[in-house]
Amino acid sequence: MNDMRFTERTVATDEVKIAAKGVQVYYGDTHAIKDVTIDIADKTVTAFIGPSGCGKSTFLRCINRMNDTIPSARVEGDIRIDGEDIYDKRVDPVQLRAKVGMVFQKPNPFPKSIYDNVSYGPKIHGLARNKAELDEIVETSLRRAALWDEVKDRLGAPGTGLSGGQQQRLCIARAVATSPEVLLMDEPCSALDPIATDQVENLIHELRERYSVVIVTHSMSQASRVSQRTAYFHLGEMVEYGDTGDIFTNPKDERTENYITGRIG
Ligand SMILES: Nc1ncnc2c1ncn2[C@@H]1O[C@H](COP(=O)(O)OP(=O)(O)OP(=O)(O)O)[C@@H](O)[C@H]1O
Repeated sequence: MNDMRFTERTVATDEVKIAAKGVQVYYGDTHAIKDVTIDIADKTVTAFIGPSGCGKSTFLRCINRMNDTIPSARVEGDIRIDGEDIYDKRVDPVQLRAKVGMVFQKPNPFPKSIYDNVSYGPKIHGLARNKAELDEIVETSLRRAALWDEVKDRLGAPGTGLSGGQQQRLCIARAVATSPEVLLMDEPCSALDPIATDQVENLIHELRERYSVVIVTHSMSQASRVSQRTAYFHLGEMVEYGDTGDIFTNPKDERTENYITGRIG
């Protein structure tokens, strides 16, 4: 673990963006998330780590109600973003997902042009009054995703024709185009080569200035590089949560220690 470069130990802000209390998730009879309570800070990168199948992705998907799309999934408990109950009946999940963007493991651009990939969300959410405003959102989003310079001369080309790393940054541009406040990333670098991974990790650093970023990662070195706070999940429970440097150098729970020292995984 010598290569770990810890990011700043303190969080940038203590302002709570996402407050989850007593969250349980069931897939039929499988109890996948067991009574998880966590406050996630604004303008901070929070990493979810833990062995395969411990529930990291399931819990991440609770934050933008993506589990609603899985018929066997049942979510209980309370999750609030800026104090608002996101499971309230009046909340439209489509609107919620514009506010809480998501980037997946495998880059999944639409089979459309680069421009259309980014403009689709703002269009359906009515965020631009005219073409000039839409152009501006597309440019700003591509700039925020550190992709603008590479694609500005071929915005009409298919998004699927970009390299894997560029496609992932396009997906990040698509996620930021709807002016989200939270970005959820589910192993966003696992399909990328080391250079593209480095670019996306650098980007995550920048994204933190504007958003609350929550990232699921299998890579402990990645968690230590990109996050300020880390939550360790084990068999559906959130066992330990704190500043990333503390979790990696001074874990309090034996299960966390066993995982980070490679005894379980
Ligand atoms: N769609 C689903 N239907 C039924 N069970 C599921 C579904 N998705 C996940 N599970 C189960 O819920 C538990 C948690 O899975 P989840 O994918 O959240 O874990 P994870 O920690 O993200 O795993 P990994 O690191 O392998 O991606 C596992 O037991 C898994 O089999």
